[in-house]
Amino acid sequence: MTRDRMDAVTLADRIAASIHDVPDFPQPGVLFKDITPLLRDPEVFGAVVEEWAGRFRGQVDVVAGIEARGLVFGAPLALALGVGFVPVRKVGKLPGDTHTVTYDLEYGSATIEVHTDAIGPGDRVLVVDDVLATGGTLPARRAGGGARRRLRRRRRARLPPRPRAPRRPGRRRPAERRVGAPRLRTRLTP
Ligand SMILES: O=P(O)(O)OC[C@H]1O[C@H](OP(=O)(O)OP(=O)(O)O)[C@H](O)[C@@H]1O
Ligand SMILES: Nc1ncnc2[nH]cnc12
Repeated sequence: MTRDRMDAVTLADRIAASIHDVPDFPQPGVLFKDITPLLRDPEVFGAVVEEWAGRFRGQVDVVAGIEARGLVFGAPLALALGVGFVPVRKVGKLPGDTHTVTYDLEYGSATIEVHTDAIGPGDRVLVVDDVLATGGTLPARRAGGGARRRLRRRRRARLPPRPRAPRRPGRRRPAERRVGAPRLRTRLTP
C-alpha cells in the first residue's frame, strides 16, 4: 500500500498493530508499550511523522524531543515541518549551560536537561515523546520544574493533582501546551 492510500482508519489499525504490549517489563506490574516494531516499518513510521507534521505545519518554531524515544520521533518531525530540532537529554549529555529538571517515571525517576539558549522567547515549541505512562515527563518539559515541585508538594500533603484551570473563552492554548501527551498517546497507542 502506498502512503497516500493509507487512510486514517488503516493507519490507526497499523499503528495499533505495530505497538506491542509486553507485560511485566522492565519490572512486574508494568505493561510496556514496545514501539520498536513501529520504527521497523517505514510506511507506518513515515505515516505517523507525516500525520503529525500535517497537524502542526506552520504552527511551531521548534520541535523538542525528549530522550530517548522522543528523539527518534522528534528529529524526523522537525525536518518534515522545516523547523529546528532541540534535544532534551538525560543529565550530563549536553555540553553547554542547561535548564535541568528531575521527575518521577512509572518506574524510577529521571533528570533531563535542555540548553538554555536552545529556545528563544516566544518560540512555539512542539514537545514530542512516544508514550504517556504517569504523565510525569511532560510537565517536566517546563524546564524550570515549577509544575513538578507543585505536584510534589500536593503529593506530600496527600492532595490529588490540581485539575487544569478552565480555559478562558476565546483564548487559544499556545501550541506548546496543546500538543500534550494525550494527543501523542492517541496517535501511538491502541
Ligand atoms: O508518562 P511518564 O511516566 O513520564 O512515562 C513516559 C516516559 O517514560 C519513557 O521514558 P524513559 O525515560 O523510561 O525511557 P527512554 O529513555 O527509553 O525513553 C517514555 O519514553 C516517556 O518519556
Ligand atoms: N509502560 C511503558 N511502556 C513503554 N515505555 C514506558 N516508559 C514508562 N512507562 C512505559
